[in-house]
Formats: sequence, C-alpha cells, structure tokens
Amino acid sequence: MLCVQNLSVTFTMYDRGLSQKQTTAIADLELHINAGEVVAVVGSSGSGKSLLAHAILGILPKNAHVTGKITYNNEYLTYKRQVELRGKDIVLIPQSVSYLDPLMSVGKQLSRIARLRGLSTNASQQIIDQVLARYKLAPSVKQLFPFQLSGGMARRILVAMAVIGQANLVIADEPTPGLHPEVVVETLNHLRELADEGKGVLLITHELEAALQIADKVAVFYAGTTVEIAAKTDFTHRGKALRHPYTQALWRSLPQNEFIPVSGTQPNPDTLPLGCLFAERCPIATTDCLTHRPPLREVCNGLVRCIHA
Ligand SMILES: Nc1ncnc2c1ncn2[C@@H]1O[C@H](COP(=O)(O)OP(=O)(O)OP(=O)(O)O)[C@@H](O)[C@H]1O
Ligand code: NI
Repeated sequence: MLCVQNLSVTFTMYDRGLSQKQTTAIADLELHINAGEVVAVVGSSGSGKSLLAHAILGILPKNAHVTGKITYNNEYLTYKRQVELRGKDIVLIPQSVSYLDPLMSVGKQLSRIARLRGLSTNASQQIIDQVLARYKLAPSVKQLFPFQLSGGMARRILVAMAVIGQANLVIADEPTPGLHPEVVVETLNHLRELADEGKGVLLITHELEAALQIADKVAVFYAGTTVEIAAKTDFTHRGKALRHPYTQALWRSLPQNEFIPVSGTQPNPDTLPLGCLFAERCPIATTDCLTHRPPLREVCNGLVRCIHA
C-alpha cells in the first residue's frame, strides 16, 4: 500500500547573517505498509517520526528538501497526489486536539468530512451517528466545541473522523502520552480494528510497549534512519531474534524485561557521525562501524542496518 524508500529530508537553515547550513533530519529511511497491517514506528524524541508522517502527507515546511521515493498503491506520491489524497484517503490522527478547529462544533467538523466524501446531508448525518455510536460517543457531543472534550473523548473523535472520511491509510502520531492508561489501550484497540477491517495503519510512538500491543511490524528509527524492521514475533523469546543493538537495548528497557534504560543520547542532526549512527553508544562497535555507514540489509526476514547482525 505505502512504500517509502531512501527517504531523506534536509533543512536549509540560516546560521548567522546570510550563511546557510544544511541539517539532515532524515537519511535513507525505509518503510512499507500493507493493507490490513499496523506498522509501528518507534524511536526517541527527534528520531524523525513526525517528519516521516509529514513527508507522506506533503506538509513539510518550505525549507525542507526531500529526496527518495514514496509510492501509494503503486503510484508515485507526488505533491499533487498528496493534496488530492490527504484528509480523505490518507489521514493523520494528530497528537493533540489542537488540530481540531477550536471555533467549530464537533458536529460541523464531522459533517464537513462526510461531505468531502460526497455524501448528501442526510446520509452524512446517518454515517456520523453510526460512527459516534461505534466509539461510544453520545450524539450530544456534536454540539460541543473542542475545548469541552476530555482527552479520551477527543481521541475517539479523531479516530471517528478517520472512519467517517473512509481513509485507507491512517497515520496516528503519538496517540499515547498524557492519557489515562484505559484511554491508551482503547485508542490502540481502535487502530487495530481499523487494520483488521483492511486499512493500513502507521502508528508513531515513543513506546515500544504500546507498539507491541497492536503492531504486526515494528520499524525502529534512530537519528533519522531506519535501523531495523522486525516482526512483532521477533520481540518474544528474550528478544534473541532482534537484529540491531539499539532494538535489543530498547527491548531490555521494557518494564517486563530488565528495565535497563538505554544510556547516552542520539547524535544531533547537525553533526552526524561518518559511520554507523549508533556506533558511539554501541557495545559491539568495531573500527569499521566508525568509518562506514552500514546499508540496510535483509537478515532472517527482517531488515537491519548493522554489519554485525
Ligand atoms: N522545520 C524544521 N527545521 C529544522 N529542523 C527540523 C524541523 N522540523 C524538525 N526538525 C528536526 O528534525 C528532527 C526530527 O524531528 P521529528 O519531529 O520528526 O522527531 P520525532 O521523532 O517526531 O520526535 P518526537 O518524538 O519528539 O515527536 C529533529 O532533530 C528536529 O529538530
Ligand atoms: Ni513527533
């Protein structure tokens, strides 16, 4: 359904006066999603997760320079296609409700989405009521404004919007932080249901634990690149099937495992090392790791960017 290959995003920034500098926020990023699949993108803050979502939707800022290839249903996702598809076929469930129009009632916002699909006013109202009921929202929420919604209600409305719009690819950016645990589980389950109905779901999260609850595959991002793509089943059996030292470290940091935090920090986009981006924190790095950026290669039905895997 969605294929991202060799994606790089650099920003041109003005240093002092008129001197320009380039920072590489994403380099050689790889990701594939099939219909019916939840693919989780896991990585720490600044690893490029949101930028990937914005690159797919075509909403990066003007100073961003994108190279690489993104296809959607085997067609190049050009800027023109992105504009046609976004909000309809491809939707973003954003991290915060600030994405909702603060001055428009929830009902109006839902109707607008239904009408974008070309539904009549009557048919729109019918679909909206059905979807609200599906997500256990009373019809009276239609009269509310975004600031009157609880965190849990807001998340359900955002999911409802994706369903009303009949999106085929749903990108959920960080739906978890700051929510009650029940709301987190509920949102994750809603995303899983959408995939089970045949949609593609891209779940962006900091939390490997949340990802493993619903994902079929996990793409691990580090400093703007994909270091590993592993099946969910690779995260069982003491994590032995995991290919990359960073993924293994993330796995050990889970509360149900050894709960050892990953020490150190990821490199800054302005000063990326020449070789492997993880080398300076890696327990098994050798001199080759410091001088050559490892390619992404296939190992045991997964992908890994490490020469020692
Ligand atoms: N407009 C911009 N100009 C320059 N650099 C940017 C811009 N937007 C993002 N970046 C840089 O790109 C990198 C990746 O950012 P991104 O927002 O994708 O991270 P993230 O993985 O989503 O992090 P978080 O988990 O905190 O949301 C960061 O280093 C960030 O500073
Ligand atoms: Ni983000």
